[in-house]
Amino acid sequence: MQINRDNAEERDSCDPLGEFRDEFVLRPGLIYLDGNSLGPMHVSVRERMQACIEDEWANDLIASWNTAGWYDMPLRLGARIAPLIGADANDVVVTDSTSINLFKVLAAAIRLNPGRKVIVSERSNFPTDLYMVEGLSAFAGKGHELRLIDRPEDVAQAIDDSVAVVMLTHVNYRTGRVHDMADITRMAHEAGALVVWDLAHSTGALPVDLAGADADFAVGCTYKYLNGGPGAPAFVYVAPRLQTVAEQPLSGWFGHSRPFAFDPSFEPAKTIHRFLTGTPPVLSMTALEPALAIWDRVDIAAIRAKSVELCEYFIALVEQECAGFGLELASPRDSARRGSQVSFRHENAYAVMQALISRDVVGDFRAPDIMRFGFAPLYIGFVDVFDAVATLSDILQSNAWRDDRFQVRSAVT
Ligand SMILES: Cc1ncc(COP(=O)(O)O)c(C=O)c1O
Ligand SMILES: Nc1c(O)cccc1C(=O)C[C@H](N)C(=O)O
Repeated sequence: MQINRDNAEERDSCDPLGEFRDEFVLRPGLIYLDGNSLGPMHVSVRERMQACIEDEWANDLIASWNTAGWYDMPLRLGARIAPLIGADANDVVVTDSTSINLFKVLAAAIRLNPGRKVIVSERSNFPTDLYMVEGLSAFAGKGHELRLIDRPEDVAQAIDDSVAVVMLTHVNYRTGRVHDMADITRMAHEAGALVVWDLAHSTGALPVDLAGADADFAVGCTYKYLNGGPGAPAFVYVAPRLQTVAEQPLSGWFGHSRPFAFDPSFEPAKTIHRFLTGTPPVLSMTALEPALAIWDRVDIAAIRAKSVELCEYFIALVEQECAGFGLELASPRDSARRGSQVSFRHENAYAVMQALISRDVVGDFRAPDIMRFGFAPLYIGFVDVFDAVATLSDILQSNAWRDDRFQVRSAVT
């Protein structure tokens, strides 16, 4: 491949997604390769938040639940996410955090499969997913156990007739490796198990087809590729065939069939609403809504096509420009098996990443030795990739990362 900056400029100039970059607040000079952890702010958020605070909250107060559409937000925002994950508008709600939604769907799934005690997952899954299973199993007190696979390709052999639930993260948070959703869901169903997909690193990064795969449950974040803001609420999907039978234990009044009947006993809604719990975080949802609106104008297939190109370009450049400095590709080389991130292992990954961040190339570090770079096609271009690798190469060649200030560990890495 011909690798030079002119070539990168040319690719940016004919990028069909190039127009979206100016819709995000990114200070000049910053190369932000961490949108897989926290996406940047959409330009319309400030004004929208201001209007919500001044008009809807300060002025209209309680009336805004009806007049400003606050009450409908969980379903309205869910409907915006639905096309990105292959779901119908009525099958997704925005609510709570991913961890809490996992608890709800896992609890519902084990109740639907009462004779079975095994929950299959991956040791390298994002820890909160495994912790939620541990917490739920201890709370349920029925002897549920986690069966963890060590290699992603071992899912099939872990599924047998003792398995109640297969819970996997579609795109691995460390390596970016993608599971075959349709294939695994089919295998699990054939064995009588239910499937929970965590779409934290998939939604807005690559096309997902939950209905096509006949998935049972899914959860995901909105603060990563959906750019909803820090702590933005998560989403939950429940297959329509399960919405009247799946019972989740966090039976708050927003999940009631008639919340404003103030009935003393709980009667779950017969719709996706039963996966709601309490009052939605209106301010966070207000910031999320304009960030979701952008997806009306974006084709997820175009996002995927550019994401693959950006990642391939990054890998090729790093391997050419940084050879001999101990970097090892930790992500699948095959683009079909990789999400929208590229991870490299390095003995001094933390310090090298800190040095990069100090030069405005922002990725992140995942212990013990992973440097993680996310490529969000809405606002990252080919010149960004070129410049990021030039900076990385300079840091490695000059040993700049050895500076004492890059060795100090912060709480969030
Ligand atoms: C796969 C995965 N699941 C869940 C989470 C987080 O869940 P929560 O928003 O509840 O902290 C993350 C990232 O933080 C993640 O990468
Ligand atoms: N959710 C996060 C947070 O509250 C602080 C810092 C980072 C995060 C993340 O999203 C981490 C992310 N899920 C990961 O893949 O590592």
